[in-house]
This record gives sequence, C-alpha cells and structure tokens, in this order.
Amino acid sequence: MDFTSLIRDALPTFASNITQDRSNSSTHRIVETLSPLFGTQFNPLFKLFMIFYDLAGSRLSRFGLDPAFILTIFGFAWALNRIWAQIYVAVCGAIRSYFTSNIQISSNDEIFNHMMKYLSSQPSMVNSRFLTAETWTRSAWEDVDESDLLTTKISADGSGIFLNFSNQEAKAPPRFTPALGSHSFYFEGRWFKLHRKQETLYDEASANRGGAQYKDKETLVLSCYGRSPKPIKALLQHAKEQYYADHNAKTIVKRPGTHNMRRFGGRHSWQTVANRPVRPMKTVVLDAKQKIQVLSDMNEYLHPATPKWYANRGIPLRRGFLFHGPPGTGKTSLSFALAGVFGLDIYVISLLDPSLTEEDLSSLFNGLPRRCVVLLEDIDTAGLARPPDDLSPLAETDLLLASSSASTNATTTPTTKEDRTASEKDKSCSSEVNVEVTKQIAEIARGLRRLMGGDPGAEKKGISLSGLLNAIDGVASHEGRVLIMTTNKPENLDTALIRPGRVDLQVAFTNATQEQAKELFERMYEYDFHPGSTPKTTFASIQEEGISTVDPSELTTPTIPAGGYGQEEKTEEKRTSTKEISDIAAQFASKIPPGVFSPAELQGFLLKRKKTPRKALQEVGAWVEAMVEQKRSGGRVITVQ
Ligand SMILES: Nc1ncnc2c1ncn2[C@@H]1O[C@H](COP(=O)(O)OP(=O)(O)OP(=O)(O)O)[C@@H](O)[C@H]1O
Repeated sequence: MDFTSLIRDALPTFASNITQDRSNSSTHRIVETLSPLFGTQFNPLFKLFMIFYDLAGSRLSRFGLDPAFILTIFGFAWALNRIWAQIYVAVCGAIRSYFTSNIQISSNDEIFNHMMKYLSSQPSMVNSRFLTAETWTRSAWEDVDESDLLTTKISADGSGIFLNFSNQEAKAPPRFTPALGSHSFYFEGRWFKLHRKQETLYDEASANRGGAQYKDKETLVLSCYGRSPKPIKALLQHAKEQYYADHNAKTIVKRPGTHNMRRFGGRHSWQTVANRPVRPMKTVVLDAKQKIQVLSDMNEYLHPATPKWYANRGIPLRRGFLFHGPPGTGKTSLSFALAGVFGLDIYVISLLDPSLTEEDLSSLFNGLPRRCVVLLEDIDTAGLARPPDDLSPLAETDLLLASSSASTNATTTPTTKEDRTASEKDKSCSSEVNVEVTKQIAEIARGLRRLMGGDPGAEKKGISLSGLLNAIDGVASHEGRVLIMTTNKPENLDTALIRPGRVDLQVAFTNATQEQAKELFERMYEYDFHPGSTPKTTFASIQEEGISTVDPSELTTPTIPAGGYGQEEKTEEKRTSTKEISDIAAQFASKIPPGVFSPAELQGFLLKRKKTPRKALQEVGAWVEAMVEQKRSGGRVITVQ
C-alpha cells in the first residue's frame, strides 16, 4: 500500500506540498538510505514519520530551528541513555559482585516470618508506597489494646452493658509488608536493600498425587555494602530476637502441619498453633512428691553435661514419661506446665489423627529441634492394636488374659485341686473360643467393607505399634527431646511401648482428693494482682457476694477498693481474704467425695461461680448429689451445673 499517495489524498493540499518540497532534504535521504536496512515492513512507518517530520519541520523552521538538528539531539540523547543504562548495569553488577554481601531467605524457612514481622514494624517500611496487605490474626494472649475495637450494647431490658465484639474483624488492622520488588531501609545506621521476589515452581510430588502442579515460593534477598555479610547476620539476629521477645513468657505449641506441609519433611512438617502464656506449675494440682520427681528428672536430663554422660555409657540420650489417669485429671496441663518451666516448645501429636501415617510420624520426629517436649496424646486409642488377622502372640496373650479374668470373675474361686484343673481347662477353652470369635468378627467386618466398596486394607492404615516404636527410638528420633505419652487406659498399652528406656517414669493421675479439691478452690479465688495490671478478681466482689446476679459494672470495670491499691492496705486485705478463702475452701472440700470427680469437673463447677466463693460453697452439695446420680445412671444430661 502506498502511504504517501494515501496521505496526499487525505491531507489538505498544504501538507502534500510540504511532503513534496522536503522530499529531497538530507533527512529524507538518510531515512531512505536506512529504510532498506530495517526491512520493507517498516517502510510505511518511515513514511509516516517523514510526514510528521515535514509537518513539524515547516513550523519549526519559522523559528529558525532545523528539524534535522533537533532530531540529531534526540538521537544523541537516546544513544547516551542506552550507553548509560549499559554502564549502570555493568557498574551495579560489578559493585554487587565485588562490594556487596547478600543473604537469601526462603519463604519455607522460619527466618522469613521473623524478617516479615520485623519489616512490618519498621516505620520506613510501613510508610513505603509499595506494600502488601496481609490479614493478621492475633492470638488471644497478644498484649494489644483492643479497647477501641469494642463497642458496648445496652441489653434489651436496659439493665446492663455488655462487651460486643461483632465489629472486631472490621476494625482489626491488616499487617503491611514490603510488596514484591526492591526496597531499602536502614538498620543501625547502615543502608540495606531488600528484594522480595516470587517464583512459581513445578511441584512434581504434588502433581504425581493429582494435587496442584505449581506452587509459589517467595524469596527475600537482603544486601548491604561491604564484603562481609556480618551486618545482615546481625539484622537477622535482631529480627529473630524481636520475634521471640514476647515469647519469653510464652509456650509455643506446635502440631503436625497440613498434609502438604508434611510432604516437605523436617521442620516444615510442624506448624505453630498457639503461643500461650506459660502455665505456672502451681496451677496444676498434683501430689507434690510426683511433681518434684518429674521436675528433677527432667532438670537432670536437660542439663548440658548429660549428653556426655549418656554417650560415655553408650546409652541413647532420651527420656520418656507416661502420664496416665482418667480424663480431665491434668495430664496435658502438667505437660504444658513442664514445657513452661524449662522454656521449651511443645510438639503435640495426637495419634487419633486419622490423616497421620507412619511416614508422617517419622518425618515429624525428624523435624524436632534439639531440645523440646513431645506430647504424644492418647497412645492407647491410636490403632496400635494390630489387625486381628495377624494377631501377634502378644495380643493373643492379652486376649487370653482378658478372657481368663472374665471367667474368673464370672465363677466362684475353685478350692480343690480338681476344681482348679477343671477351671483352667475351661479358661483355656473359653480363651480359644474368644480368639476364634474375634477372628471371625474381623473377617465379617472385612467382608462387609468389601461389599460396600470400601478398601479391604483400610484397617491396616494408621499408626501400628512398630511404626510408633520406630519413630520413638529409630534414627528419626531426635536425641535430647523429652517424650511425654498420655493415656486414659494404661492397661491397654503394649508392654513393648512402656518398657524402661521408652518410658522412664510413670505418673499416675487420679480423680480429685479432698486435699486437691481444696487446692483447686483456693487457686480459683486466689488474689490475682500483678504489677502493671488491673486485678481481675477483687476482694470487694468476694465481700459483696450473696447477690444472685453479677453486677454488670463488674464486667466492664474491675472494682477498685476505695483509696486505691496502697501497699499496706493491699497486704492487709490479702492476708484477711486469703485466710477467709482458705476456710471456705476447707468446707467446700469436705463436701466433695474423694476420687469421684476429676479436677476438670470441679473446675467447671467453680468457673460458673468464679467471683462468688460463698455461693459455690452453698451450691456444691446439690451439685455433688446431682452429679453422683448422673454418673450412677450413666446419663449425659446435667441437671445441676
Ligand atoms: N490436676 C489438675 N490441676 C489443675 N487443673 C486441672 C487438673 N486436672 C485437670 N485440670 C483442668 O481441667 C482441664 C482439663 O485438663 P487436662 O486437659 O490437663 O486433662 P487431661 O488429663 O489431659 O485430660 P484428657 O485425658 O481428656 O486429655 C484443664 O482446663 C485443666 O486446667
């Protein structure tokens, strides 16, 4: 297509004159010479350019300016810019290679979180123009003033003011972190460059399982001037310290991560699920002797000199505890309190988790840090029993014992030798029958599963005893950790699991004794004052008790005694009230039948009367009666709460 003729037709006559007049200028000649070099497809473009050039030229020449000169200036500027860009890239590359240090951090690593938290708290970063907003959920124990998040509502009858959290999500601010790209900031007077980048990787393992084929991975590159990475290391250390600063009085609770996380193995198999305040040891009501025994055992084991002692004697460095007893008696509470005392993170695995496989278990044990508490919950219920079709001699013995004890209970004790022989024969017959019956039941169950289209091998999934033992004492187990296993049914445990070396100390938890009931009561109403905080339970409220409803003002503003909390006044008040509480506690305990209620049940009762100890004392009789009746009948409905 001939553009020149086209435009000549389209443009006014003066434009076509201009194009004709200038068609012999030097610029035209240059363009005509250059155009074959760029290929024929650019010809229309060149021609279009020349039209505009001629149009502009006719106007510029009126001011005495040569368009060819301006064009040359532009050409030079462009060339200079290109050369400068090349030089800049080369110089920057040289500086980066020879005069800066870099450290890369992958988003798979915890340091990434430390750095993000640090950066999100830096004013220079928060005020940056390129940010990423993240929804940030704080834990219930984070010390953040949330008073501005609250709105209050007058109740329907206008009688009280209650806190209202309906708007908290709307008002909670997001966290701002540097967006993808380059940023700079100062730390201790030194300039740092941060480059946040993201790449999408092909995830073969996931793709093979039919999962997502690609996953995003972020990387932070921290750089600073100088040939030593020390300043960056100091920055990372600072970020880590800041991250853990508020963790000092907290216990970090970790649980197995999602299935995807577990695939990575190692530390990535675990995820932090809570960061809660340390549970004081005194809040766990347990026989003092037992407490001291566990504490001193753990203390000795965790001593820095212990690994050498174990190594010199060829003993594997590990320590196992078995906490057994009825539900709600404090097994988990003691484990958390122990982790708090020794400042260790606690890694909790429930063997009831149906998604947990043996491979997961060993990879989880592989990912344990050097020192930690591992809490293996409910080890009796974790499908440790082998499938009935490959009953081991051990399981058979259990069955024999169970059936023999059943028959012993069912019959009167034989007195004569003949009777005994006959009875033994009966027992052995009956146990054989029991084993046979168990096998038949298992066979029927498998057949049914097959009929319903289920997986016939399904019952073999989960954690087998050997899988658990491998995880506990195989190479995967990280030496140095404290293993606490809890169970409600110690009698169901395989002896192999609790042999010395795997379980070194057993702690029995029981339902509350009267002494423990008294301690629980005192703990519930103890003076709750610590410097810098407003007391939650006040003795004014104890004196005021007897009223059947809670004063709404107590819900929003704690009652402060007249004259404030003067030191002497506080001590005096504390002394009197502690004595009073102790008396009420003794009366309360005398009404609790020993060994009937778990501490959790007593705690539940007291919690409902947490500001009114006298009321608790008045009502405990009726509660005990109703609960005993409920336990006797096996009912689930609680009539007195
Ligand atoms: N001995 C105790 N001292 C103080 N509080 C206790 C005690 N036992 C139970 N509690 C309270 O009861 C609740 C449940 O306790 P915990 O989870 O420790 O019991 P558990 O024995 O681990 O129960 P489960 O066997 O069902 O896991 C907790 O809130 C805890 O504070």
